[in-house]
Amino acid sequence: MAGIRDREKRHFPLQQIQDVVNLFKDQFSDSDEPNLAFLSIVLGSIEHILTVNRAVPYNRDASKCIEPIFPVIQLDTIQALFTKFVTLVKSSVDLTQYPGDFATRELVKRVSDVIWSGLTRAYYKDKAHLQSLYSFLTGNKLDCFGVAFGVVAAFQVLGYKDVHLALSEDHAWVVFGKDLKETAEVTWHGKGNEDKRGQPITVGVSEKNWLYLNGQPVICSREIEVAAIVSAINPSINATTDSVEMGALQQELLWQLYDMGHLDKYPMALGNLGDLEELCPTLERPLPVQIFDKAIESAKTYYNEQHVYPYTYLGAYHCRKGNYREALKAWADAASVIKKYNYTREDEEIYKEFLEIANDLLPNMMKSVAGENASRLHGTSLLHDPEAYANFLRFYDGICQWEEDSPTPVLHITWAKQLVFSLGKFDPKVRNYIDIHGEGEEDEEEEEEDEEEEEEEDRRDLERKVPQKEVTKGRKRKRSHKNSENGDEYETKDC
Ligand SMILES: CC1(C)CN=C(N2CCN(c3ncnc4sc(CCF)cc34)CC2)S1
Repeated sequence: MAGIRDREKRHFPLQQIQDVVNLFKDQFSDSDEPNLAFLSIVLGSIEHILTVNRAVPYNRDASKCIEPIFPVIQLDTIQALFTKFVTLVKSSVDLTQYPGDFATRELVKRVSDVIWSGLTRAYYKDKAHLQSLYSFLTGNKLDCFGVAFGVVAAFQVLGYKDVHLALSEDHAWVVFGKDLKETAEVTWHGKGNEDKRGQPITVGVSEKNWLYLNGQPVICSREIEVAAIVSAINPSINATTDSVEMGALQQELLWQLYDMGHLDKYPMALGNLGDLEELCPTLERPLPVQIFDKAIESAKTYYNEQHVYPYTYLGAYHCRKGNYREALKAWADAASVIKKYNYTREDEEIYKEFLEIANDLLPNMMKSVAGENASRLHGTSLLHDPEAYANFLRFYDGICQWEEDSPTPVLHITWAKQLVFSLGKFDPKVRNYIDIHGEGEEDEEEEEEDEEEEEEEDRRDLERKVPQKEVTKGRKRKRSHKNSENGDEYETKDC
């Protein structure tokens, strides 16, 4: 791994967004890999000045905060931090003990331990701005994504080309070895879960498991790893204010990566770009809906329709715009993905997503539509629209199917109450216009015969194996159990 060369140095000092955009463009300009640690430190230092330590005078009337001009980033600041990272990594790993071009599981665990031991004992891991190596090197703090990224950046420093980031919609790990066949946990996930660092992610773990996207995570190249740190930029200054400069930089860098094709296999980065374009449209660029549709197409093309977020990005957008039919369709499509999974205790993030849609966004949407007299009188309201009603039912059917066979229940009384509230808003006549059949459904009689035959066959099969034993009918649902893991009591950001 080369250090910082003239190719990087000539862009300094960085004084404006375009300088950073040019620096990133240069990183992809020749056969060398982009320097992950260097880029993460640059983005983290800019983010720190524009969001965390805004040494900018507020005028008396705080509502008109003076947006700082872009901070000047000096080369020696970046160089010192990069050297610190390289020294930490190279001094902690004796590579003579790990011959061969490919990483081994022992070495992956060792490098994960090096990053892990560089973290302060206990800190609020859910905080913003803990995703970059700038945070790691100046504050010894990283969120769970940051730890996984740090491991990959460390392996690049050690000269390995096979260790790459794997990203699901709420977790991160690494792939390595010949043909990237091996996987390993390198960070923690969620709150109060024992970390599984060093363990492989087997089919048994990832099958029908949303946290691992049923074996369809984003497997990053070096370019997609750069897209991940750009997507992880957090422009927020506080709960209500974003840095305009930081948001603009993120948007510019995402378009640059988009133009180079490095977002084609990264639906969440496309979703992030769509949200930024809604806030601040770029002339002659695709509209947010077109970008969200590209994210959906990407998930269909590369990830076998196992990703949920492309649809929830689109649904949230349409809901904000008051396009309620389109929001309902997107949410029904999201539920048609989640229904393929079994809900488990580490899936809180996606549970919260569907909870908000079903128990907050949908009821409020129905309320506001019910209040629209004009469309109701003309029968053009969504409440008379069979397509909308069909999507409404498909949404809830997906959630019910998600709960089926799951070890942890999804639904509770609030879900039922909100369902009744929303369902009751539809005009009763709308039921006459929809045909409720699942795909490839047999007619009732045929289906019952098949079921009886299957049950008879199961009984005969079981009696052959275990004579005279009572066969329990149907499925017993185990109540959820939250094994109270010991381990650090700390806030963690899900990842
Ligand atoms: C539709 C939404 C609720 C809006 N924002 C969403 N996200 C914001 C950005 N997110 C992301 N954006 C880019 N890359 C990644 S990798 C990852 C798992 C931890 F490493 C999360 C994530 C997570 C999802 S989903």
